Amino acid sequence: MKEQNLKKLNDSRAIRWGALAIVAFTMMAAYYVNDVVAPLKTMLETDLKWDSSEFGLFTGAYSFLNVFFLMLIWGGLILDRFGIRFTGKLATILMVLGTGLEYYAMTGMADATGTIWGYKVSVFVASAGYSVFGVGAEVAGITVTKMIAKWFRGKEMATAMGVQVALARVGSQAAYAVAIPMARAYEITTPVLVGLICLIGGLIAFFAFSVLDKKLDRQIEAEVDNSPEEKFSFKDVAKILSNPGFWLIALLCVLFYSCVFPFQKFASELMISKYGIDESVAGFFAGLPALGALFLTPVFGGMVDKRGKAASIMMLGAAMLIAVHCIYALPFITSSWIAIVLMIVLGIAFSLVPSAMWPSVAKIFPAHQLGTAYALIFFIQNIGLWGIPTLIGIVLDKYCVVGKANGANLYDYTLPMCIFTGIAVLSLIIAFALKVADKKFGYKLEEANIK
Ligand SMILES: N[C@@H](Cc1c[nH]cn1)C(=O)NCC(=O)O
Repeated sequence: MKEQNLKKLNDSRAIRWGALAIVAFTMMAAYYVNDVVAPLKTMLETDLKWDSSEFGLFTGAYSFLNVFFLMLIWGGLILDRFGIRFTGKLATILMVLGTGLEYYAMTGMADATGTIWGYKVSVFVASAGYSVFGVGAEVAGITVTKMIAKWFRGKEMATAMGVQVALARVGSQAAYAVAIPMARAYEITTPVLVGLICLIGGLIAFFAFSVLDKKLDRQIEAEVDNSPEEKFSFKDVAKILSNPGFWLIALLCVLFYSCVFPFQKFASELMISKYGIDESVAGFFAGLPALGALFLTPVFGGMVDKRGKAASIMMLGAAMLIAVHCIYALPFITSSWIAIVLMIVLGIAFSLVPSAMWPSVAKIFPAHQLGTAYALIFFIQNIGLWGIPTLIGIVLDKYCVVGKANGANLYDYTLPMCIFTGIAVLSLIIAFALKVADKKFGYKLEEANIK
């Protein structure tokens, strides 16, 4: 009895938010590294001779091991079996090793002449490194969600999750904004080197967090990671897979995110080639959705909490995506202002859908199935994050080359943007089906969380 009255580490507001700041730094570094190569697409073509298919292969490699070797599923199991500290350190080490390999391939192997399975050695090894990084980044993502649940349960849990995602978006926006200017000022690989250094900082930060977490475990004695809540279990997998709500959310997640993250990877080049935006700021505009989401996700999250309408909001976000991609596809609209406004609208959609989607998962599934449900949804999402950039890269090389300038191909982005529009249409259909299912199965997605 006396033990329970003792103040625990996470009872101190300063310490629990300090702990969050430490792991959020690690995730910020992860999001930076995830996005930092994308704005360099044209430079990769001129300096390292990577064509669009190779860029697509590299971009999709983030998800390759997660999809084909089920790494997200194993990551979920390891997280439940060995806990936050072990899994977080392992995930961060994988991110550092993967990024180190990627950096080495882009610098040390840039001039290598051989091929592996038909791909340039530098492309293949950099993709392998990015794939290892992707395993670490995705597993770190689910680990941090679980960390927040442990440290903030019964406290400001939703706010903490929102703040962590917002800080991660700072990493993304920084990557888009600095990549080209930094690569021009130093070397093409300098932005990756900076990411590697930040990740090493993130690894040290996670070790520091582990000291706090161990202390908290000693205080609460019962190991939170062993509680039946949040456990990954194969029995739950069957139950989740038989829930129509799971398939609708997972499909919406893969379709929606396939129109945002892979699109952003090609967006810097689109801004430069179609809209004539200066190279030094094209990355900044391509990263605008991340910047918008930084401010808007907590605002929309609050709205969903107070007013509900999550299913309708997901439909609205999907409809906005269709409009954005459709206008980008129109060959006769080439105004840079329109391109920038569309990026801002995309940022609003990018804030609307996640702020309605992630709390909806918590409404559809009971607490003890949540960890498993999130891991499965991320697994399905990764299929799109692998397949769509790979497809767009091949389409660009095969059907969209319209000329050459300064050693790089010039592309007509009409067809890729039509593909993104088609995926966005599918996402609206699924969002509508989710709204229908909500009425039929009583998920209460349209109801407010705070009554
Ligand atoms: N599973 C992640 C995928 C991702 C892509 N870039 C960074 N992470 C995810 O969906 N995260 C949620 C988000 O909105 O960032």
